[in-house]
Amino acid sequence: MACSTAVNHSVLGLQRQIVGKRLSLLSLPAITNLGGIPRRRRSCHVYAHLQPSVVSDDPKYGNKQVITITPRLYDYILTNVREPEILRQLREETANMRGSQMQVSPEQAQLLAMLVQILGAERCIEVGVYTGYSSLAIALVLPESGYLVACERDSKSLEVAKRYYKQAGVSHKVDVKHGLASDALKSLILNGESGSYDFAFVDAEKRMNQEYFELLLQLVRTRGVIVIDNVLWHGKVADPLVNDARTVSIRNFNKNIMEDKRVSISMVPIGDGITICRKR
Ligand SMILES: C[S@@+](CC[C@H](N)C(=O)[O-])C[C@H]1O[C@@H](n2cnc3c(N)ncnc32)[C@H](O)[C@@H]1O
Repeated sequence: MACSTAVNHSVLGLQRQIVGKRLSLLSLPAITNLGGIPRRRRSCHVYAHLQPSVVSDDPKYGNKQVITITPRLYDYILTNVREPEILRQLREETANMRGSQMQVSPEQAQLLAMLVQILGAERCIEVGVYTGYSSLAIALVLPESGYLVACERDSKSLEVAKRYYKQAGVSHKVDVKHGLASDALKSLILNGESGSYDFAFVDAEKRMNQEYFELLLQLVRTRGVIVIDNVLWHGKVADPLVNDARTVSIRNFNKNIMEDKRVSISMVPIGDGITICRKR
């Protein structure tokens, strides 16, 4: 991270994200060069000499140049994210909480909000709210008539989320479902709401992704969109030597989605990787 660069964001909070889960994937080649420096001791000056580099210039890929997002470049990207003040406050408050690395990054939240707006979405679902950063980003761009079902099992993080919905003046648009997300989705289906949602974002228990996806595919209308987070899982999905349950499950999910003719797909290397699925 270029420490001296002026950024619109809390440098402290973002540095935590930058050396943490969210950026680690995209700067993986850089991180592997760090020669065993413990994660907590890696600071921006460690990365300062690193330049965005071509990670794939093999002729078999048509000599395409795919850059690595170094901390300096990521810092630049963040200066170009229009993060609403209320989201900045929520991010900074969450930075001191347990699990803060789970929060989507500002540029991811901006992309989610953009998708919602492009779709003209009115009815949305989020699976995995935590303290509400991504759900608030969505709720902020929904029209007054818009509606977001927000599923989360942890009451403590929901308290923070609800406080921010209120502060942002969007509480009336958010229907919080406290409990297991799959139960909430099943009851929406039982309630006759299949095919009535425009947009869904999945960011909860990764081993449940296939189940969430199947339920959401029922709930989302034709040409509706489902976005799944963490599909690159810090790069572990591409490493055949990593075979823990979560990695294997995400890898299998990615394979299934790739072959699933019910949706068109686009895997996007932003944050920890998302896949955007459009129901056919
Ligand atoms: C990665 S975090 C979500 C981050 C959130 N999207 C944000 O940007 O702040 C995952 C959340 O999913 C919740 N979760 C995990 N399994 C769940 C389940 N089965 N049902 C409901 N929530 C669940 C966790 O409690 C956690 O808060």
